Amino acid sequence: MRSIDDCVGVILDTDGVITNTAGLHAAAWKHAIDEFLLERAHHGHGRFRPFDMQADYLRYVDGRSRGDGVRTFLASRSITLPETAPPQDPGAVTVSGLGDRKDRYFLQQVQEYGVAPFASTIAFVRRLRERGVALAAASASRNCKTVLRAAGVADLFEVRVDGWDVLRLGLAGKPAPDLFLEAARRLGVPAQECAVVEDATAGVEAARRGEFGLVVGIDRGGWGAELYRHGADIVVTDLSGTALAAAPSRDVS
Ligand SMILES: O=P(O)(O)OC[C@H]1O[C@@H](O)[C@H](O)[C@@H](O)[C@@H]1O
Repeated sequence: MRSIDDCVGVILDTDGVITNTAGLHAAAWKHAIDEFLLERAHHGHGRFRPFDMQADYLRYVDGRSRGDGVRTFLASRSITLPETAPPQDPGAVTVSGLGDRKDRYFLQQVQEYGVAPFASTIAFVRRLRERGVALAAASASRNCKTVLRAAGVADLFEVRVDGWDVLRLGLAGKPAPDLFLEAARRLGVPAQECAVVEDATAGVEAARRGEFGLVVGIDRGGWGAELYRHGADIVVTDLSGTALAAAPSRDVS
């Protein structure tokens, strides 16, 4: 399938594709992780090297579930933490504790700044709806429903698969294709007849591994080459008609 016009279903990632929330996630990660790294440095565990909101976020955290984000980032710094606090040390910093801390900061920001949908994505979704294309919102985030509602766009998608489904159904996180395959299953459309739209390398890779008909990467900050490298068929800066019409496909890039 070479074009979005040939798709029977379209599955859109949420943060960074439907809503302008990737930056809020990145800021919350930085807040929580830098606090932790500073505490470690104060206790003599190496020097403080802050979380980089661009490089660290895109490489280790973007698109992954909360726990996988914590673990992947910590592994990049050769740090291991217990998953949960051992009985003899109830105050220990843990993977789940760090994730919870980040979540509190994220929700504070959502409350403070609100959530904006990308106008070009919403126009794109409305065009597809008029054509009868089946639409799903997919996200590794447990806050997906809250975010879609806060942006006022929850009703545009007949299916939502999110971080709660990942936990409930025991799905493997991105870059495994499970989340998107579950979305296609709920839409009742074979993966080969669906497009996936993603801004994260882990998400693009997940769609490629799931053998989806078309993998569209959204590059909002200069990481287009990485999206192609992880398997995007086309990369666009947004979902406006002009960007899609002008997008070079992987074969010609
Ligand atoms: O912690 P949550 O809200 O369940 O989200 C998990 C992940 O969801 C993804 O959509 C974001 O790209 C990540 O930054 C985030 O960490």
